[in-house]
Amino acid sequence: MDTTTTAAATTTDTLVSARQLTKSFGEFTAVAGIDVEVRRGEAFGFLGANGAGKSSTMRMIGCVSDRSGGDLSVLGMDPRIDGPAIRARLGVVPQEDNLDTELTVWDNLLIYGRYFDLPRAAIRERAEQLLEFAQLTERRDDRVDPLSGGMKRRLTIARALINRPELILLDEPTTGLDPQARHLLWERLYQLKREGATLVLTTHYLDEAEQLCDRLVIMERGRIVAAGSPRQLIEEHATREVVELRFASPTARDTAVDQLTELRAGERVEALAERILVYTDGTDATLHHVDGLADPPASVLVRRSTLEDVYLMITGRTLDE
Ligand SMILES: Nc1ncnc2c1ncn2[C@@H]1O[C@H](COP(=O)(O)OP(=O)(O)OP(=O)(O)O)[C@@H](O)[C@H]1O
Repeated sequence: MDTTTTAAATTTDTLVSARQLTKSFGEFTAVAGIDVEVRRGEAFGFLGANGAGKSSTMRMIGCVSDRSGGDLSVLGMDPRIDGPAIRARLGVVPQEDNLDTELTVWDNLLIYGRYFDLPRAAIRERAEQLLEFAQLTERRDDRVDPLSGGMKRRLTIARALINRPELILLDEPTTGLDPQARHLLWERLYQLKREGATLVLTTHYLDEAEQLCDRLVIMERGRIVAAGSPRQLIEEHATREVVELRFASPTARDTAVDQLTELRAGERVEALAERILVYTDGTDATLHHVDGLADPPASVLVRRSTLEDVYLMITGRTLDE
């Protein structure tokens, strides 16, 4: 099924362009002059902790919040001047589902379609397709209220596609869902990608960013602190592999941190609450040092670096801290 046919082509392949984009609330600067460019057909992510400024940025791109400074162009237009025209071509999935829970699944789709001034027959045809896309055909006549969190989320996404948007904005699409529901939702987002949709999403899940995003920026306190594809970020900021060690006691862990640092057992030794990470480009040599520890670890795991490591390297924190 084609869920993403565009309503109208824009003249450029840059769908979002921000230069020194800023958002202030009184004295407080939530977005502190960021530069981003989203290209047609890619999945672009804003990754960061709560309060990093991701939603504020999304709201400016979605034309529901005016910028305080800088330049912003969405679908080749300025949100300040052409907000309604841009919004008509966007699909917006807000952080909180805002479905009409008293209505049925089907009516939620139909009523939303009417906001876009689409002919009724076209809305019905589109709604049928989207029910299937959201795997909710069998729940079509059920009220939304008792649906699971994952189903509500899929319906919110389906609804956002009713106008065949050129650009889909998803603010934390899987927050609060259980692992199975998250995976099902990722499947739906992959499908949109395969069909050529342009996605902009925010997330504080590193695995989500790594799985879904072609390119992403890491935000910290309103600024972009790193940008690139997941692979580029890992190559640039982390080592090839990581040796993860767990210890029976905090004392054993602390002693090991000192010893491994002293021995230069890797490029970097990072002590977390319940594990040690040794970043290394020479795993064999690192493991040799681990073997020589006075108090051996309870477990040793060698793995490839991930975005979690990049985040830790850059910010000095894990995202769940
Ligand atoms: N309307 C507002 N008035 C005042 N401060 C705000 C407002 N909206 C957001 N902020 C502040 O701006 C900062 C960035 O918020 P924002 O929602 O953009 O972050 P976020 O990265 O999306 O985090 P979250 O995942 O919590 O939404 C936060 O410190 C927040 O308290």
